[in-house]
Amino acid sequence: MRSIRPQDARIAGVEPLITPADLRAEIPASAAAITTARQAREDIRQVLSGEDDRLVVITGPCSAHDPASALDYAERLAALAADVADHAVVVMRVYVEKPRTRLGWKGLLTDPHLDGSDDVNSGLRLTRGLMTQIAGSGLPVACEFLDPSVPGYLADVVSWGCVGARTVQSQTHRQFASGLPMPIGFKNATSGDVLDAVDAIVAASRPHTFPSVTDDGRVGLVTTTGNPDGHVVLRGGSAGPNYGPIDVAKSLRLLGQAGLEQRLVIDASHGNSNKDHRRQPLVVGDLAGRIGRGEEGVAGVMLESFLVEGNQKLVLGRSEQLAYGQSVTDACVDWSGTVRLVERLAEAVATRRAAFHPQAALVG
Ligand SMILES: O=C[C@H](O)[C@H](O)COP(=O)(O)O
Ligand SMILES: C=C(OP(=O)(O)O)C(=O)O
Repeated sequence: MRSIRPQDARIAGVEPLITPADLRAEIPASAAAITTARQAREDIRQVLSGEDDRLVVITGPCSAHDPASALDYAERLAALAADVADHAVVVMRVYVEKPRTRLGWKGLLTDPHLDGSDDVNSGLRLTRGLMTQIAGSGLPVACEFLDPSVPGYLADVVSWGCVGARTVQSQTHRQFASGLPMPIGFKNATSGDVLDAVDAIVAASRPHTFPSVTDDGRVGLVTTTGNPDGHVVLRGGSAGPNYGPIDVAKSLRLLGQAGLEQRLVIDASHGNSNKDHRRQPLVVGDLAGRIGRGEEGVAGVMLESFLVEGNQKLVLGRSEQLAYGQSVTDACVDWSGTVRLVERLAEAVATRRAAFHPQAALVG
């Protein structure tokens, strides 16, 4: 019998993984994709700093489980984004890594065949193909970065990144965020604690040195310069929603006390809608009214949206039974609802501009 090394007692197997450099060579980003990613990062930065009075709107499925429906959504969203471009910087959620509360399908990148086979090499190819195509069409891409070795495969085409509620306290995530080239939203913790996100922004804004995987798939000691574009994403939590004016003011105060820009993004889904997609329009309606009346501090809004409303249960290995364009993770608003919500947010910016910056409203 082959002897097992003591450190491998619970390792069932190790397979080769494509390197970031090889994946980029295999699926290169077009010049258009790189330009889209860069331009949108800059637009988002300017909205976050208040130099640009538009709203960032991050919308798309809870998880992109099927490239065809994600591309269908992207094509519709690109047209909507162009319609509202004077008032909103629209970015598509192309979420391929799903953090689970306990267990569940972990996203297209990990399990692209939706059958539990966890063919990560194919997942990376599918994901990069999808993201390069969407960014190449002119629509900026957003995603959550979950596994610390993944950003190297995708970061060149991503305009907005997120560290989620389940990892916001993680030093590992704060460290890699400090070296990413795009603005990073840090969600409040699932408990509702916003200080965790503020701590993460401060930590990620500084340089760090840490072991990591290099572009050619080796290990290396990476030193970052710090990411100055971290910001809070309020997503509600176990204590309830936190999109209301009192919670927002409290969070802005925390940011001010830490010497940070007092502007943030609000996620209309998750704990802010108690994971009930039918509540997202209520959240957006409330925010739009407040933005139109000149409430300060809200720089962006996130929606969970897909082609068909609600969600459906994924049975691993039975993906042929899935309805087209409906979420297999959290419930989403449907496409027509999405159009209404994005337009409502754009109108709120127009109302605010007309009331508080009438000269800009004439130009816009
Ligand atoms: O956004 C998606 C989910 O809320 C997150 O991945 C957690 O999902 P779960 O609680 O169903 O595991
Ligand atoms: C997992 C997500 O969010 P959160 O970290 O807020 O639960 C998400 O946005 O897909």
